[in-house]
Amino acid sequence: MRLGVIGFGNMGSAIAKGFVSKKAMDITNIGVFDTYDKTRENAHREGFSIYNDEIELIKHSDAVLIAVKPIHAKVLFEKIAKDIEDKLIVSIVAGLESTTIKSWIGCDKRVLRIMPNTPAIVGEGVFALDSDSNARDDEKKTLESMFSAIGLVEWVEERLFPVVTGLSGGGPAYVAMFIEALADAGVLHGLKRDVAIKMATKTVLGSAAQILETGIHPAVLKDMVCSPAGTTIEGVKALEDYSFRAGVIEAVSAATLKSKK
Ligand SMILES: NC(=O)C1=CN([C@@H]2O[C@H](COP(=O)(O)OP(=O)(O)OC[C@H]3O[C@@H](n4cnc5c(N)ncnc54)[C@H](O)[C@@H]3O)[C@@H](O)[C@H]2O)C=CC1
Ligand SMILES: O=C(O)[C@@H]1CCC=N1
Repeated sequence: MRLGVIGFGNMGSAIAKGFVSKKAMDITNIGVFDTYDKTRENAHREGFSIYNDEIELIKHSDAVLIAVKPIHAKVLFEKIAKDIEDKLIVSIVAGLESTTIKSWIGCDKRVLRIMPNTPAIVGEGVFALDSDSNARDDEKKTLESMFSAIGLVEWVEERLFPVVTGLSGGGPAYVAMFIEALADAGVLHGLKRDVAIKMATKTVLGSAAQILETGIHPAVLKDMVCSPAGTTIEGVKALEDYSFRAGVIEAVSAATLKSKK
């Protein structure tokens, strides 16, 4: 599959670079168009095929990944509508439903929504693929295999895309804040900043790997760490006092609501 990427910012480039580094795609099969000259130049330097407009890129693609901000989507879709022909549209635009996209480009067009996240760039992404999509079976199979090479793929009904956006789409931001806060606490008590960040990051990575690889419930890991009358249960109580879990649930809910709007 030749993939055209429109919008080579944080997320579009993370996916494309992830595909290349995990050998899910040959770089020669990925075309890029971005309105920002510097971004196109950088992509060219990295070895991607650059196009100077959307239409040329679409002509040379089998599927087109739309990775612009929601505010730029309508103008873009209306501009490319007549040139899409039988190409598959893959949209990662948050909060933008397939029916809306089709109202701009034509209801006969094939659209597959995907909600990705930034760890795609290191092959550790999470991707919700729309199980209600009218993409062809062979296209669904190809995309599933490509995205599986750079992370976890789950087929999810489109009605659940808002919560996926709030949970895994935005999740890296919450996790990054948690890591930063752990590191700040380390610095507060005397650790060097770089050591504190490394230890905090590896603690998150290691805990996640332990849960994934052993299959234990997160609550079991928490209980394993909390010795009776020990140190960790004091920290857990402090987190409960500060409504840590309620705060996280509120965060995902707020992002989910915004995605619905
Ligand atoms: N950043 C993230 O973690 C995630 C982002 N998304 C979605 O991905 C999309 C892109 O987000 P980011 O990469 O963060 O934004 P970004 O601002 O980093 O990248 C967007 C890129 O699109 C370019 N652009 C704008 N209008 C264009 C047009 N008409 N034609 C070609 N290029 C154009 C910009 O120059 C920019 O390089 C958004 O719709 C967002 O909802 C989804 C999941 C996660
Ligand atoms: O904040 C946003 O709107 C996008 C969607 C998910 C992550 N970033």
